[in-house]
Amino acid sequence: MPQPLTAPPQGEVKVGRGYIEDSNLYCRCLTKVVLSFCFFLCVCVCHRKMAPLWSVLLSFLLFIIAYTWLRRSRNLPPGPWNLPVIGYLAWLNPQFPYLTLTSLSKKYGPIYGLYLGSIYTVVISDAKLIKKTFNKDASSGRAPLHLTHGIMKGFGLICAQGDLWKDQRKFVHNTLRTLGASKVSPNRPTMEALILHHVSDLVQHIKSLGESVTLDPLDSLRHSLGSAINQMVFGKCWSRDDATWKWLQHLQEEGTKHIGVAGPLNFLPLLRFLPKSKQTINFLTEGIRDTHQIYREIIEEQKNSSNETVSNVIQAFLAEKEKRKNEDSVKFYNDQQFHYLLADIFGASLDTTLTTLRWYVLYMAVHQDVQKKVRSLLNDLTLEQIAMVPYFEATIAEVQRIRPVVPVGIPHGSVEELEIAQYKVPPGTMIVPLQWAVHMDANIWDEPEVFKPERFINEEGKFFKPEAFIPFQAGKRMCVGDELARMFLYLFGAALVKNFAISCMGEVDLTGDCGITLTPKPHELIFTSL
Ligand code: HEM
Repeated sequence: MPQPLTAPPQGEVKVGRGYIEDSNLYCRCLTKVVLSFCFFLCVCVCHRKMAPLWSVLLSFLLFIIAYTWLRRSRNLPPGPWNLPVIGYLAWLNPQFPYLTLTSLSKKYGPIYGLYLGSIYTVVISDAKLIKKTFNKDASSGRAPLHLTHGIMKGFGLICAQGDLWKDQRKFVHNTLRTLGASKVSPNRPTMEALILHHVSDLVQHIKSLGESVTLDPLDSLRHSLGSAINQMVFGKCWSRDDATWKWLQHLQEEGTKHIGVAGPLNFLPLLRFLPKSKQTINFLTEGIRDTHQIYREIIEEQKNSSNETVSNVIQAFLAEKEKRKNEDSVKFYNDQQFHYLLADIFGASLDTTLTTLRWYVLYMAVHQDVQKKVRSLLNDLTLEQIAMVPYFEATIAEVQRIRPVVPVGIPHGSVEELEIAQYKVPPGTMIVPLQWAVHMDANIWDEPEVFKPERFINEEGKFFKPEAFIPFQAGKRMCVGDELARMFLYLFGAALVKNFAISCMGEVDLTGDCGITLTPKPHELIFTSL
């Protein structure tokens, strides 16, 4: 009989100390110990024969030569100097880490290496190289972080690796197609109708607040978008004031902040013993426990529903489990995996799409000329036809380029030695696809810091996507919900521009706040009904 999964799915990934404990890591530690010993030895020897200052300088020089030689002999990518224990963390801009990493890519080129705490990290800022690297099985793991391996335990889809990831990725891909979130799905009209129901609810809600209303659209957007996602994932949605829904939203919002705060914990395992860090970890683990309890209840409701066809993710998972009951792979369909997967799909869709929509509305408010042009192009069209309007598609793409939701990218981890460009990258390395550097590369994009939707329109007037446009990343782990995300963005974005003249209240700060995602700073906009 197949056994349910109770241990982390990847045997070789040990959880608990926040990093992969493989032979390669021991090798690296050994190298550091040997180098430190040489340094100490040099200081002692020189000290006996020379003046103290000269002895220290000479020893330091010898140390640099030995370090460089060792690095070259292992054929690692170039990169900056790192301090022991903390690596390059001390120089990272805490508010905007992607800016520091981007300036390093200008200095060291499209691939460089550095240490973030104890984790060796390779940063890639060339779209072609990212795609080539992420198409290899060896880079299909997740970064060896305490968050992915320690807190999420390698379950779900976002943090999964190996066979579990392969199986669940296929399952989620097929489920999204079955539910209509794919260009080729016969059920696409059903998914469009589901989303449009919540789009119309959003429009009615804002209109009900007044002819011309000033508000931060965050709460209204989160409720309507979240309801569409709830319907798709859980087969139910809650009213605006429902306590469970309010709590789930609170958890999502705070959880994202805490994950941002937990950043250093990923790299400096010892920090986990500080009281403040313990608080953060407790918030995350208790949040996971309580959410899973809610999921248990919803799953029971779905089990009792008389629905014959699969119309949400819960039903799809239950049906798949039943289908595989005599196969070994049923081990991937245990309760723990079920709960983590539901949380992943809910979280991955809501946070990213909501943030992109918020940026979209804000950019439309700032660029009145673009907003008017979009409105005039969409006015006579039904919402189902809007995705065919190249200029509208271009405005969405330009927002995703200029304000990528994850400017540092979602890192991968190498599961075995990997060749990237002419370099050898050891297993257990974190690989960062630096979206910000790619989207802001002045060699590719003309005036990258300027909002110009036209750059996504080709000479024939059609929408086109340059290779360097990677908001969903690329390769084998590329966002599995990209088509669903586009459906959400087009339907919600178009309805807002068609129904309201959106404008700013004075100066707007477009820099944003960077936690795990880059979100707009709190802002109020004026929505005037049309
Ligand atoms: C504008 C909206 C979205 C953006 C910008 C976005 C972006 C991303 C990125 C950058 C990744 C990491 C890919 C990698 O590791 O190489 C990712 C993964 C993922 N996304 Fe999205 N996403 C969006 C919407 C969605 C939606 C609507 C879903 C719903 C199903 C979704 C589900 C996922 C999942 C499950 C993963 C993990 C895939 C894996 O590890 O194999 N995303 N997304």
